[in-house]
Amino acid sequence: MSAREPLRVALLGAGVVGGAVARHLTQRSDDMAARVGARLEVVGIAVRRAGRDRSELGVDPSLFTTDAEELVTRADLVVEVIGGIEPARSLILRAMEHGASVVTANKALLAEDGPRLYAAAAKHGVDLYYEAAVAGAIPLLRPLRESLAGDEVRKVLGIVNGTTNYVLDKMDTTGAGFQDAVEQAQALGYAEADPTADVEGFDAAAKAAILASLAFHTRVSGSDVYREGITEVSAADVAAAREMDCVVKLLAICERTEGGVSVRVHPAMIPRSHPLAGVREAFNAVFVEADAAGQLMFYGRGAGGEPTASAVLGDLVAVARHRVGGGLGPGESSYADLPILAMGDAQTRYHVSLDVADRSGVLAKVAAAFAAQDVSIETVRQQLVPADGPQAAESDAAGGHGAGNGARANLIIVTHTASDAALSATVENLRTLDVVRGVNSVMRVEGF
Ligand SMILES: NC(=O)c1ccc[n+]([C@@H]2O[C@H](COP(=O)([O-])OP(=O)(O)OC[C@H]3O[C@@H](n4cnc5c(N)ncnc54)[C@H](O)[C@@H]3O)[C@@H](O)[C@H]2O)c1
Ligand SMILES: N[C@@H](CCO)C(=O)O
Ligand code: NA
Repeated sequence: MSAREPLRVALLGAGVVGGAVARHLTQRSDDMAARVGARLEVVGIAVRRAGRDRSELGVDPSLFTTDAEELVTRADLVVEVIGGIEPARSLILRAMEHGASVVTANKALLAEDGPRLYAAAAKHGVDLYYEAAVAGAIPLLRPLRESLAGDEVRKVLGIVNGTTNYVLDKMDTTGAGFQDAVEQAQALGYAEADPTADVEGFDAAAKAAILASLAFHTRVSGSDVYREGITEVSAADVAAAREMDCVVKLLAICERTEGGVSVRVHPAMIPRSHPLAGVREAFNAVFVEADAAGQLMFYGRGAGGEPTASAVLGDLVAVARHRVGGGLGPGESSYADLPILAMGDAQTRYHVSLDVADRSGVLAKVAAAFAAQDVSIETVRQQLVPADGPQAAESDAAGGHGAGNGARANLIIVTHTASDAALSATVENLRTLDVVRGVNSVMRVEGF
């Protein structure tokens, strides 16, 4: 054990993540002291409600306080695991003003106001670490901020939200309903306090913004990210993917192209043979492609109290070591200042399933709609639909028009890569064709 003065640690929040952090800090304090070179003394744990029984955490009950504002003024190191924008932001800024280094898991705040936090950290000469904010336990931000700082990152592609991966996995493998699967993810501690942030893609978009900022040395905020969640993914989409030997995953895709930086989050079909297709339950996986390094893959638990606590504690040890040995970790790097491209400029591929009349000339009209936008078709597959088949009923209900009640077919088209603008214009045109009774599903295709 070190003879150095203990470092005072304030913990803000004792929920899923904060509870696990508190337990580890208490139970493993000797190891932490040996690794840091000073004891980490928890001087307070800010909670919203006093008086609740928290005996399962095994910490001294007198440490709990509802006065977080006061607590952050008497700490060397502050761990913020409250979540949300306020009061987390004000507390972090106040902590820095009082000279504390900060560890946070708060991707929502970093994606909304990261530059302000970085500026405050630089002004007050303190650290700001947030490995837990993206992909939970997986060491990903430190590799981007430090290990790859000498390389040129071209692409970051992955599954960064555990809740939605859990839901899509259950829908694919057990046929579970959407709501049931969300509730299971909540019970397991993966989901955000409001799971809308997960299922609507806001959580993944915030993480994509953080990843793109670090990868491309450019400020990218959550609102710069094109975002679609999984609430519109239907059983028909999952089934269509299965027929293609694909699975549906919510992907975060950050790319550096000649024109700038493209950052998007949306569901996509990927082949079952792709390594991301094997990412099950709440696991996360991220590919990074860099000029000199080539392809790197990061895989592990992206959510849950214990895995997230691992990343928080790793950061806490790092910033504590800086206090003992001097120096600071990396600050913001946004010198490249690349333009952020619109979604229409993104290069992607589509899988389109159409309900069409089964008569001569249909294929030619459909193909012409693709050609009009200069979108090249890779494959076309036709399946006859029985006149009273369930899909017939579905697309009639969806307002299919003009093609009458004659013989019908499903036309499944997969395109080559084109701009997202050309692809969505093509789908809009298809909807107006008299030979098209309805559009069953449209989904982007990645990873071939
Ligand atoms: N759960 C995960 O898997 C996970 C993974 C990575 C990152 N995160 C992030 O970690 C943070 C915490 O997530 P969580 O899952 O532990 O959430 P949680 O809802 O379980 O815990 C948050 C706690 O903060 C408390 N709180 C709220 N306002 C407070 C205030 N003003 N003062 C004191 N306490 C207050 C709440 O009562 C709650 O107990 C969030 O930023 C989240 O995005 C969570
Ligand atoms: N709600 C998030 C927690 C991890 O950041 C998820 O499901 O991935
Ligand atoms: Na991480």
